[in-house]
Amino acid sequence: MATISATGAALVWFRRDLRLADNPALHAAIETGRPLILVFIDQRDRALGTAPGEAADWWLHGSLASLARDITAAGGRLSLLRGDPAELIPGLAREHGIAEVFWNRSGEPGIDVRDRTIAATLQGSGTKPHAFAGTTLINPDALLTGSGTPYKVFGAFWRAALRDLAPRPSLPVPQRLPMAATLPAGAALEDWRLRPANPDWAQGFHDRWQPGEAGAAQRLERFLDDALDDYADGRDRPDKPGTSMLSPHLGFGEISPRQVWHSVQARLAAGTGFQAAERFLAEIGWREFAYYLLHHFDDLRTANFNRNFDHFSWRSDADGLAAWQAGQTGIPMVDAGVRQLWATGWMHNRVRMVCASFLVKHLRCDWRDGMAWFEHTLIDADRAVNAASWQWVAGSGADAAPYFRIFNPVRQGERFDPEGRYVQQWVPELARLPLRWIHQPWKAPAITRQTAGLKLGAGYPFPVCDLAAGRDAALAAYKDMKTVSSDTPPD
Ligand SMILES: Cc1cc2nc3c(=O)[nH]c(=O)nc-3n(C[C@H](O)[C@H](O)[C@H](O)COP(=O)(O)OP(=O)(O)OC[C@H]3O[C@@H](n4cnc5c(N)ncnc54)[C@H](O)[C@@H]3O)c2cc1C
Repeated sequence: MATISATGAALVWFRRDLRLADNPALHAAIETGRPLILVFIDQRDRALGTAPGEAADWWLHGSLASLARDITAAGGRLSLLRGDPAELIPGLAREHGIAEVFWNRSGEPGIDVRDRTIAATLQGSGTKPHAFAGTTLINPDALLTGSGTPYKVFGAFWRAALRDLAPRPSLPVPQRLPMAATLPAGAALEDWRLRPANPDWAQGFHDRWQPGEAGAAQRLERFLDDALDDYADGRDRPDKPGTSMLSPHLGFGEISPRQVWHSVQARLAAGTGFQAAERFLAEIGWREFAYYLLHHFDDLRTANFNRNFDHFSWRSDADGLAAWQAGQTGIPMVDAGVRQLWATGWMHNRVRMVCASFLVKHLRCDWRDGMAWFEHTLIDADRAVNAASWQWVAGSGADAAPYFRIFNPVRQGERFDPEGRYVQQWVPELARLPLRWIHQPWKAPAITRQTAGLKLGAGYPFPVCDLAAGRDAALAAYKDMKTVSSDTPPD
């Protein structure tokens, strides 16, 4: 391990920025010329919501293992600590004579407030804190409408953002990490038991994912080579590998949105289809918009963005929610999506919309229940994007899909899984049904079901709700909400 002898170490606090390349905090710490202390703190704070779900924990293990390897290869060492950063960071500063502390901001209001308190404590005891932007491309406080208020509509937000968006070049990977002579002891990653054992329900994750910076870079290159040109259409086909699958890598900060931005620009300069690239960058824009919304409306995760929805009559349907969570609703596209989630920790965006819409509209379960379940099961669970997306589908969000536009999961299946391959893969009970019935097996003639070896109610469930009746009930509830909310005087 390389060490240098200057007094006063620089501490780099890794968080959801588990990368060496384009890491502003790490870069600035190295620039000081001070010996380094590199730590990751597992905080598990349920009040702040920083305890990841079990699928995200699986990813965290791989991501930390990869980062630790890369750090070791550059002559350094990553110390793994567990506890409250508000106590640990000032404690480390005292014990190790730390002169400066560096981190990248999370982009989450609650965490940023906590971090400002830590910064004040450090400053009070003579240690300099430095926080950098690294999670998003856009500074949310610098992008406001002409009247100085936050944007609430994505199109206007993204157009305004693109006018001035000129991300600096990505920062290089440091070649050497000169470490302080004494480092915090830290835990062994295996002792944290972040991966499941007995049973290892994450077996399906191993073949599909490579957490870490190298895996992120490979995923991006593969997408740019194989799928970007066709992204505008391919992105809607869950039966094909048409999207980047970068979400967990971006979520854990193994790649920065700036690196993605510059890689796409390089392809554009080399003549790759402009429309496809523009479409793809707009999805990165939706991620930015989610962080922007959470920054300006810090109750986005708990309260309806559109307060009229405070009067909506959500149903308490424990059985419906349980069937949805188990992939046993009897609606093939919904069940395929949830089972893909169980098996791989990820679900295709089109299917996320179909599944979420079914839960909040046909079953009329509260979007917060769906959001919580996704947070528990997704490897890419992202507190800003998940909340903004659920509110978008529910109709209660900023620039949301209108509530009265209710996805019909059968039509969605026929349109976006036209050969039935996605359903066949994840709902094997239906694999032998003719294509005509695969998205609505309950309508297949009894003889057809029998020939396909399908016994509804035994092998695969009857639908938990009648789609037409569920739709009508949702529209009626929406109408009631509008009546009530226009009757209710503002607070
Ligand atoms: C109900 C619901 C919940 C969701 N929860 C999450 C979540 O917890 N974490 C998460 O990362 N994404 C979430 N999404 C957004 C989206 O489904 C995923 O980002 C996308 O499926 C990831 O696949 P990809 O990387 O192949 O996407 P690509 O199509 O390749 O897009 C590239 C990147 O853009 C961003 N992105 C893409 N679509 C969206 C979107 N609609 N909103 C915001 N950012 C987007 C992601 O960072 C993604 O990795 C949710 C969507 C819905 C409808």
